[in-house]
Amino acid sequence: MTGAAGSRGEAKDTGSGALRRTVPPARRFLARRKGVLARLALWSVAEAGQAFVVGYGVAHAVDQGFLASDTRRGLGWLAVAAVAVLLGAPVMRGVFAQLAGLTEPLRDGLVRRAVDRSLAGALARPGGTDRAAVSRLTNQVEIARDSFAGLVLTLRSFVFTAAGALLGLLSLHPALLVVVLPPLLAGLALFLATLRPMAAAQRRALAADEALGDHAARARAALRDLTACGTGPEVERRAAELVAGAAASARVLARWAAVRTAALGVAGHLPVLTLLVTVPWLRERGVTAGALLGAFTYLVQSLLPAVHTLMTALGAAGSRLLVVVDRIAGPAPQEPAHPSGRPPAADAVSPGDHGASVSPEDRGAPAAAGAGAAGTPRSARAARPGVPTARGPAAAVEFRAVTLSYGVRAEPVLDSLDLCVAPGEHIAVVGPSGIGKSTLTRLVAGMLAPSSGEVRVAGRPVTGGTADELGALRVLVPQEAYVFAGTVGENLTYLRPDACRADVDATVRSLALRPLVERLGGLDAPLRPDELSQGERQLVALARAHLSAAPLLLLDEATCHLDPASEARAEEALARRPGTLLVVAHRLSSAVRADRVLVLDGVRTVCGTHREVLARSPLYRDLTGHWNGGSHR
Ligand SMILES: Nc1ncnc2c1ncn2[C@@H]1O[C@H](COP(=O)(O)OP(=O)(O)OP(=O)(O)O)[C@@H](O)[C@H]1O
Repeated sequence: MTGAAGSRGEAKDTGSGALRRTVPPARRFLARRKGVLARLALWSVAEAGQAFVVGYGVAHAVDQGFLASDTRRGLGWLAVAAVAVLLGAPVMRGVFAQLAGLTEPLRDGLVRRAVDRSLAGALARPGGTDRAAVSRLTNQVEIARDSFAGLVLTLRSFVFTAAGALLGLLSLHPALLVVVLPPLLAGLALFLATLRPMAAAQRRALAADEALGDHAARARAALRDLTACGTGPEVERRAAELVAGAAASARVLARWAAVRTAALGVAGHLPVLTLLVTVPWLRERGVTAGALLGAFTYLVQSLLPAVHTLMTALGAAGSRLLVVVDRIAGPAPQEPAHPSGRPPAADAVSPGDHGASVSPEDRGAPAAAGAGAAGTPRSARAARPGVPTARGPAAAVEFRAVTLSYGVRAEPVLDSLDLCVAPGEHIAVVGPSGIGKSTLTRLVAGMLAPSSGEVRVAGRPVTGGTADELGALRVLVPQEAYVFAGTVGENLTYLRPDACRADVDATVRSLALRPLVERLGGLDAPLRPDELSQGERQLVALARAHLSAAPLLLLDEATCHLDPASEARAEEALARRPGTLLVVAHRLSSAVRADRVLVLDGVRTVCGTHREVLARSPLYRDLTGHWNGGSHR
């Protein structure tokens, strides 16, 4: 549900696509069970006969018995009607006995299908998890089975009971059909018109439910990281959005249910009213009192309950069945989307969301430098050779009056910050502990939304971007480097799985990783994370970022475990890489290497070259003194 367009597309798909996909296998399923269907039809004919006899008996009891002063005959006809009612129980028993022959094979087939799909998904996405599989296997299969049983019961009952009752009305007097049929058909037409939108609403409600479950599962799995990265509020906000989305789908569903209730009123109760109102007209046409009573009996005893159960069952169970069966047996569902378009915060803490391939056009960054209150860049290195650069003056990173508070009454960590980082620029962020450096990088990465103002990356607002969109724009390398149990090569190419060997070799060379790769047994050797030092893990994470296609790299103290020489080599390699580099500096040398230094100092933020900020920022002078024992280089 990514916005209105997505919803519309899905609704459309539900209306026709799901039906198109579901009908042929449903036909095949039923064609293989002709015996069960024939037995079910026989029991249903008995049900129709029963419906016919009840009204017929009442009408004749009145006309030929009580009104003709022949009480015995009247009682005889009533006894016939009573026997017909009593026979309803064994008839229903016979129907239920046949029903299992349809519902149980359906359940088995759906379970098989759900398991096959989950296994296929697991093979196609090793390491990925299909959290909706459990829901499909248990809850949704049971929903499908129950809905199917209800549907067969009521559809069949409606068709045969209505046939019996309408035949009965016709046999009593054709004028009765003239009175009863129009409201009945109008109500049924209104009801049929609600089927498609109701199915779409049902599908959206299911998707919202799955997205909420998926988010909860992801958040639970990432609790430690969420706490470490402080993205709990984002996760909460996302959960609130998903809950709101689920509530909105439920409200839409409820609205359609109201329309359906109106249809039930028209089809179910209007015929009784029209029959009452038209009694004089019917009498003029020779409809007897007994026939009128018989007609009421048909309406109240057979037709109205059948219409009622049909609408309830076909409405709820029918659309539910269509949606659930299509979900299990139709095309594989896409990753749950996000109603607001905001990325799941639980993903945001994982390094996995940073890397996505990006087209060369997107990687190309215009060379024009932006300007902002925090200063104009001194120099911006050339953008990637061969990549178009004349795409307008979009800054690589732009803060427009950005304020960020972690709580409603909390002091803002960043207050009306303006900043403009030019494409290709290398910028260092410095400041005392707790001043907001990580907060700033999380804002740029789109993992935090500003309390006010706007953050743009490559000219696009990052707040509300999807994980894929953000992954194509930037890579954030946090202090705690992630490596995983795959091969060394897989760890390096994680953010760009299609990287060719030459690119990987170039990255290995740039970051002087060859000795480490050889010690680990080469690119194809398995990497065991616990055998790497923290510094080595950081080197792997930095190489991964180097290889990625994203035009903006954000290093949040990502070199803190490296020795100064390795740090210098890594930073220089990343700075040489086409694109923009923003580094939360861990050492003075890191700041000196950058084109510009952003000194975060509460409200007195200063930005400029190393020499400029040395002259303008007492805090920076203090920091350099502290870092370098009084010398600033
Ligand atoms: N999730 C959060 N909820 C509430 N307050 C937070 C959260 N994350 C950070 N803060 C507060 O915001 C301020 C800035 O934190 P931030 O981590 O951005 O600082 P920093 O400059 O990166 O610090 P350090 O250099 O120690 O990593 C701190 O006062 C911190 O306590």
